[in-house]
Amino acid sequence: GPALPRARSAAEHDTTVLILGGGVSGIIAARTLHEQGIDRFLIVEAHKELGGRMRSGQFGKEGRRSIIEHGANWIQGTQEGDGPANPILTLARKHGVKTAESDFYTSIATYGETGAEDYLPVLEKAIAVYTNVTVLAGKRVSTNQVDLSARTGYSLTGTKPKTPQEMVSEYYVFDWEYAQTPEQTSLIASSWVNNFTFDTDQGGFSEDNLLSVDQRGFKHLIQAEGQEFLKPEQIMLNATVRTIAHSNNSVTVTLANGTILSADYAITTFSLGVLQNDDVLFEPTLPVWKQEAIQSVTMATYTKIFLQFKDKFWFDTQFALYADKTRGRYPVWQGLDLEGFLPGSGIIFATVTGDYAERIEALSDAQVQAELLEVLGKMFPGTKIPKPTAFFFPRWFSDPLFRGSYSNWPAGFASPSQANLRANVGPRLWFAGEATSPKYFGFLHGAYFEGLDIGARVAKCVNNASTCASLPFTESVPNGSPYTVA
Ligand SMILES: Cc1cc2nc3c(=O)[nH]c(=O)nc-3n(C[C@H](O)[C@H](O)[C@H](O)COP(=O)(O)OP(=O)(O)OC[C@H]3O[C@@H](n4cnc5c(N)ncnc54)[C@H](O)[C@@H]3O)c2cc1C
Repeated sequence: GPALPRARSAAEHDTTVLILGGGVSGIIAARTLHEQGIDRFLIVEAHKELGGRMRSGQFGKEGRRSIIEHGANWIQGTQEGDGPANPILTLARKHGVKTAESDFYTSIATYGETGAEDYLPVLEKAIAVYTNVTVLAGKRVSTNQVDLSARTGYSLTGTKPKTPQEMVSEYYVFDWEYAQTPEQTSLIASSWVNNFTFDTDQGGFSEDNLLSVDQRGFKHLIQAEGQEFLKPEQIMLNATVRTIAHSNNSVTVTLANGTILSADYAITTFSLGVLQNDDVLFEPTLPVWKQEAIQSVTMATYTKIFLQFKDKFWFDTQFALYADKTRGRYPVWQGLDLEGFLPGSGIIFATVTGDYAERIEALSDAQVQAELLEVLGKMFPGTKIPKPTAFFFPRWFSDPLFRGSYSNWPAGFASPSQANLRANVGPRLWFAGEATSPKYFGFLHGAYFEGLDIGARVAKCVNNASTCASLPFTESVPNGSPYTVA
């Protein structure tokens, strides 16, 4: 690389690129540097292993344990014919990850507060209505109209869910994906990310979803990919970053244990939640345009709550809905004790999102377990619900390495804000991760493409200063038209 002044005698480690965070984005950024002939990089990761939000763990009573996914679980959008493939699918195939087809809309049972009841027609209507909402969003993009909330979009297409059955059906199609309510979500951004992933007419991969049931964990695909090129000296685990100082010439990172690392460039891949909560401090503080972009997006929470029982007493479908009077109260259930999934495991899990997910993180495990057993009692009124043999849920929202599960745009989405979230700050400090992805934020493939693109940009800077270019940013994001009073 270009010769740079090195005033970094205090640094214990000196490298060309510091990759901060060892999730999908960090590992793919590292691979991109490696492919460009740059092997002087160091991945700095707080956890004991690589993978980030691809995190799995043992679950179940002794002698009857399975690996379950605390975080990402699906390849969302796969491939249609020889159209574009989701790169996560490509990695899963390459590393032989075991998956099962997830039939969101065809393998589903429906329940209410008094047991099984058939409201599949209501669900079908919710699916059709959501398509109308995304079409409305697409029109607004092509005519350059202001963003609205997805709730406004629903209302304008003539839908106002009122009954528990209508609410849970809408929840399943909407909140279960974005991890927040339509009120909390941008109409344009949510439709955008949906279309680019699932709609082949918009360049999306496919409508299909594959669920990892691999007993090495879904993370195997990214860990195995890393193993193909990473050398031990390029990885620093159990290393928590506290401060990132940067100048026109270099970056200096200080770890929680006092270790100082220095480099020509840094790529931070920490979650939006980490950046929002000052878990990592920047010196000098980030410019106002960057702070505004970071604080303009929401870190949403998606929480899976796992139960294991001695005997299976529930549905034989992959999914079940539970319609409660309170919208978002333990609405979606998944059975894993199924052929092709984890047969014989005795595992079932519920998902909650958004504010409800934050709410349960503040409760004790015993309280949450009691609530779930009460709901199961309502879903299966003829069954005496036994005590589970195991119970667990991850607390993503309170975890200082994540502070939620993935990003979601509130109403008022503006492309310059998105560009600002992604832009480098000064010549040395770069940003990647699911949240910075313009087309696929929230998804594994978003994290992947950001690692690829930002890695390639930094590689240019390292290899040939004349091809090194900053990403565009807007100092002050303006309103579309001037505000007028009276
Ligand atoms: C519950 C849940 C379900 C999901 N389901 C899906 C799904 O089914 N399909 C899908 O496509 N996507 C899903 N996602 C989203 C997907 O997991 C993410 O988009 C993706 O993993 C993000 O990768 P990343 O590299 O951007 O960030 P991360 O994976 O968060 O990587 C960043 C790394 O930085 C580390 N770190 C944080 N702070 C510090 C610090 N101070 N010092 C050092 N290291 C630090 C973290 O430990 C982490 O390893 C889900 C996410 C969650 C949480």
